[in-house]
Amino acid sequence: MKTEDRFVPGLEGVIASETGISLLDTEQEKIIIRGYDLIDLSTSKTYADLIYLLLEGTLPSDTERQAAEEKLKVNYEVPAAVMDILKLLPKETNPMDGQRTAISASAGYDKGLDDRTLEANKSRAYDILGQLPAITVNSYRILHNEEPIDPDPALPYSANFLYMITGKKPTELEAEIFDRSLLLYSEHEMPNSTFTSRVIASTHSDMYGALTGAVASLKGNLHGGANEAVMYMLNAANSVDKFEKILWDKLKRKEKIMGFGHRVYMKKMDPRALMMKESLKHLCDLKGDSLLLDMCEAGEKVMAQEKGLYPNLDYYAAPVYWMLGVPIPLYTPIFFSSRTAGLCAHIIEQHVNNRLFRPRVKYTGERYL
Ligand SMILES: CC(=O)SCCNC(=O)CCNC(=O)[C@H](O)C(C)(C)COP(=O)(O)OP(=O)(O)OC[C@H]1O[C@@H](n2cnc3c(N)ncnc32)[C@H](O)[C@@H]1OP(=O)(O)O
Ligand SMILES: O=C([O-])CC(=O)C(=O)O
Repeated sequence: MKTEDRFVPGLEGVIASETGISLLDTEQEKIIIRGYDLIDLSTSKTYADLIYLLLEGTLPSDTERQAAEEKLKVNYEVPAAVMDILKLLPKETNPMDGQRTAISASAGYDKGLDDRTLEANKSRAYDILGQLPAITVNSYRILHNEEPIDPDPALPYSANFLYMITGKKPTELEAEIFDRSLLLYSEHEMPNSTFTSRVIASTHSDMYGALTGAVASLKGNLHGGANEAVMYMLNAANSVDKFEKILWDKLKRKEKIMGFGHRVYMKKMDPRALMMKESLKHLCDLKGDSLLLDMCEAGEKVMAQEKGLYPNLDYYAAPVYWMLGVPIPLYTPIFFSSRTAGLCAHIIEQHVNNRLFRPRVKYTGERYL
């Protein structure tokens, strides 16, 4: 077969890597993470457990989880100079770009940057994950002329993250729902951002560079950026009738509706979205206001009838974050922060078992020879 005959636009269905990290098993409708079903894990484990599972390969004992949380906490502090760089950025800077800049700048503070051994990479992953709540929240705060907020090490990792976002100590239920969202976002096989990070890592480039590329990938609204777009749409509607009309009008104009469709879950709802929908129900019941849930369910019906398309995780994560008091421009940076656990596992795996990514092209230009 000639190289150009093997061209698959968007690499749809192409196997790009061997991995022991995760698989979307479309036949059994399971998201398998290191042998476990992500949805089962989301009902019994925490995001800290997932960090451990992704980086160490097994589920932690209680002592191991506590030790992992400690490793994250000792790295809560971000170098002051990195924060100073964020202060120099124009206030119009998107928080994803702030996050990308901070991760990129952090490379210079890693004294062992050239050490890509398994142990050095794992330790680096805990360092970066530890710093991410402060990087994420404070890049947003600095760009909004707010003073940076300090982490509270007395709180568990995700409760502290939510505390830093809202400035209020979360209730147990709020912390649990936020933790579950991080867990569900933590890893998802080979999306564009993971592929990007593996391509970069395959040149023996470092973890910061690979993550920097992945933030840029995740920012786009065909990927992580969709969660923010969903919330802007829900807010613009603010009623079931208007939301339906917005969707119909967009469909008439042949526009894509953010939060629907998926390269892998084509004819089924993303199982993670179902879990987030449960969380939304909880929050709506608690508040005694079901408007967001009613709008989302009406949107689901319109899209199933008109396009045969179903929600992805971003569709239900957006209203959940809204009800938890998270500012919309932080939705995608939060997605990236949680995904960093999976991304680091992929970067490490790529470094351990590497083959340079270097595909070929189907040439459509002229030939003057
Ligand atoms: C957590 C995540 O990152 S999940 C992804 C988040 N992104 C979004 O929600 C953005 C909206 N969704 C989309 O753009 C797409 O569904 C993607 C990019 C996620 C996957 O799409 P692809 O596999 O590339 O499929 P593609 O974009 O080619 O769509 C196939 C068909 O379905 C339609 N379609 C797919 N998604 C949508 C949508 N959200 N709204 C309307 N139509 C859609 C396309 O217009 C196309 O129709 P056509 O064949 O009549 O032209
Ligand atoms: O798998 C994908 O292509 C996108 C996605 O849902 C994710 O990254 O969580």
